[in-house]
Amino acid sequence: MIEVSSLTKTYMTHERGHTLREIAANLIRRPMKEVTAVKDISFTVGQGEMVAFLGPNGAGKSTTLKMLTGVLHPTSGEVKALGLTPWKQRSEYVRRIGAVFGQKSQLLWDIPPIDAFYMNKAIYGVPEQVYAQRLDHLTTLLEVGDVMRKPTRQLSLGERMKCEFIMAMLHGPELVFLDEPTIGLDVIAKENIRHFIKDMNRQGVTFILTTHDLDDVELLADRIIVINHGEIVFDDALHVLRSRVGEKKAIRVTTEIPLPDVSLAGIVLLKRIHESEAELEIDTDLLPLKHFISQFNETYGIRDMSIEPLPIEVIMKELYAG
Ligand SMILES: Nc1ncnc2c1ncn2[C@@H]1O[C@H](COP(=O)(O)OP(=O)(O)OP(=O)(O)O)[C@@H](O)[C@H]1O
Repeated sequence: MIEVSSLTKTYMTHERGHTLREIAANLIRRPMKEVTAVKDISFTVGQGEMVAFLGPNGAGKSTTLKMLTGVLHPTSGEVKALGLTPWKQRSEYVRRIGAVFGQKSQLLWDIPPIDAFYMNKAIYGVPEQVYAQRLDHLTTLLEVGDVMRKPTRQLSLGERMKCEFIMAMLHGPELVFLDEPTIGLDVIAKENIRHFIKDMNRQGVTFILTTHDLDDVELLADRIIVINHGEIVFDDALHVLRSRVGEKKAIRVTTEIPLPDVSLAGIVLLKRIHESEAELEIDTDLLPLKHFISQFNETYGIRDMSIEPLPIEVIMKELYAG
């Protein structure tokens, strides 16, 4: 469905001086600087996949997505998506893709979403009967019967996001790009949206998801691609990433006497909750659990303890730190 080969994007920016002398010199001549946002990345995405495209701020995610959606021309490299080159065959391509940006609206502020949907129907040339069927299906799934008849500006964020999804899906896209689709939503609205995305994915729609919300990743994505400093540093399933960090566990422990700053091989303090309670990362290859428990119990007296797999946040932090 998507084939990306050796994709690179370099931006030219003006270098800004910091000292008075440099700022004065910049008035006459502004030297240019090259920023390589995406460096020679390659990957493929199959039909029906749900891929999370992750990375820290400034990693190159938006730049890649802009090239995949055809908004931006690459400096070099190739993209074939749905058999087309996005930035060359843009009008044919946009008919077959959809996009939802959590921070940008495709609806029109002063008119009800239902009118904006109708406008999209006309733009995309969706036949009346197909439109009616799709609208009925989507509005039932997302439960927006009355909501879509109110002006968009009167909708809550959760209601508006549901309508954004309908807007993006009405023309029946095969490939959908999601950028922070659950940002700012409450837990129930997040659950509704995630449920909807899963449902559409089961019906064969391919999704590329960019998000900083790692719950979205855990609950939605089959595969994650991590980009850092413009390069792909991981491309596989989340459980593979988990297994790569070895036999690490997150342990929350409450002790009978205050815990000092623990410095034992195989233990990292993740979070101190109060003087007798902390979250620790234990590398059980270095410190087997039974040794940790007996040592801790003897020294501090364990009052309560829970053992969990390492949270995805910690794994991602380690990956981002290289
Ligand atoms: N139009 C531009 N001109 C110059 N540099 C740019 C431009 N757009 C992005 N960059 C730079 O390219 C790099 C990658 O930016 P990009 O927006 O792709 O990152 P990102 O992974 O989407 O980050 P975030 O999570 O913060 O949105 C950054 O160093 C950024 O400053």
